[in-house]
Amino acid sequence: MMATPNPRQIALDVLGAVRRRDAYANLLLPARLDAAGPAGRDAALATELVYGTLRLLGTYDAVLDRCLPRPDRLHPRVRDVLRLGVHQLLGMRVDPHAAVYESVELARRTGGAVAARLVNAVLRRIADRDLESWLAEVTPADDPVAALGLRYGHPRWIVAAFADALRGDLADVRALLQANNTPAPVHLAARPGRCTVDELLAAGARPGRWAPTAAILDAGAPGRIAAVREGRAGVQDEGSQLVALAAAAPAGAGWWLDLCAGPGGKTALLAAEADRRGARVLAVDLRPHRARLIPRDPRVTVIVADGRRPAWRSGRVDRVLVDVPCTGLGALRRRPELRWRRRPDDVRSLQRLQIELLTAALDAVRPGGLVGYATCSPHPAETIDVVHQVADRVEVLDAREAMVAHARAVPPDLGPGPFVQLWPHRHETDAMFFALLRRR
Ligand SMILES: C[S@@+](CC[C@H](N)C(=O)[O-])C[C@H]1O[C@@H](n2cnc3c(N)ncnc32)[C@H](O)[C@@H]1O
Repeated sequence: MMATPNPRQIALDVLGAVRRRDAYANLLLPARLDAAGPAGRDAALATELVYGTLRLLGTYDAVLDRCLPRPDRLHPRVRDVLRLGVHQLLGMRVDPHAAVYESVELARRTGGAVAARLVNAVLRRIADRDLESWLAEVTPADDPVAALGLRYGHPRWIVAAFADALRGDLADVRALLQANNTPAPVHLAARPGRCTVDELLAAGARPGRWAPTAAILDAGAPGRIAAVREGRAGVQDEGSQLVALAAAAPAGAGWWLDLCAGPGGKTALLAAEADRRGARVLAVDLRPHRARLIPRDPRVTVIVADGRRPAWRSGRVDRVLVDVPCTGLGALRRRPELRWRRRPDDVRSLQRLQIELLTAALDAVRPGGLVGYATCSPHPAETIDVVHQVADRVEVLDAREAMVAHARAVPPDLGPGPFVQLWPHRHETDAMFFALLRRR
């Protein structure tokens, strides 16, 4: 008889892969669960262990470092066992005896008797107090930004960037961090002319809130829906759908350029709008494997190219969408480990690339034509600071008008303009930023 897969062992393996080879938990865990076969409560336990531990990783490490004699000497795999144990003790309602016992057994299989003894001693010490008491111990005095980060499991520099974007309103930041820790349902986009939202509703989804193309799938794999399997609908956050639709409005016929197009979620919506207006789309991506994922469409020409070295004549296209590579800090709901993987240095190097790509987009568009600049990060260095770099070349339009023109319902609290910043805690979308610029 095959042994029943142990959810704690699966969680430990996934944490190890995330740490060692930068695996994405949201891709690896479902694959492991499918392959290993636990279902129901065991699958739910493995999922909570992985996502819950990854979200609060920095906080759990701070607690562990208080309890370890030599934190720097700890084997990384044993640290993972301890992190899972701390999450069961401080973040879940697992009986402390069971949490310690199961962790010690995991440690024994991972690192032998020495590891088991260490895990036993450390977790017993941690089990003596609750999360509030440990937070009080590890939180620096007079640093409300760090305190929010420790309570909701975000690095301090990221909380500071969110606070900047939210004008220093820490109650708002708290709501955002909580939303980032709330699992997001799968959002689907019905590709106009190929699928309707009604077809997705009939397959078990519910309507999206804002985009006329959106449906939300609360349970089950999207691949079980025929329209998704056939490429007539795609998995795409509703905020991304709003951005793609806003980038197409109001555009004329001629060529539209999608400068960072792979894997093509926005291209597919642009193509449908282009079809209505007799326009064509040139979809560009630097990476061949990303370009290959762009859905085939008679209106779309796909090329692999560096958007900064144009393969097209400058000043000719009617419209450009530049959905730049970014830190992804707007999608932390869907990628719990990303907050610990990103570094402040990433922001600086990505900002350089973002400015170059936005400049190339402006070179490509005809005078008077429009460029939509989008990022899935609300970090001001990747949003308004980038747009300010090209301020002398553009007239900044009110992006809220373009977004509202295509929305099924008008999203509230789009901010003072002229840019749009969507937020998980306000709109239940990823934190997409969108600016609409007219080349002078
Ligand atoms: C945020 S993703 C785009 C997502 C896409 N618009 C969608 O909706 O599916 C950014 C893309 O930019 C591409 N990229 C990075 N550097 C680039 C460059 N110099 N030129 C063109 N594409 C680039 C990446 O390969 C990545 O696919």
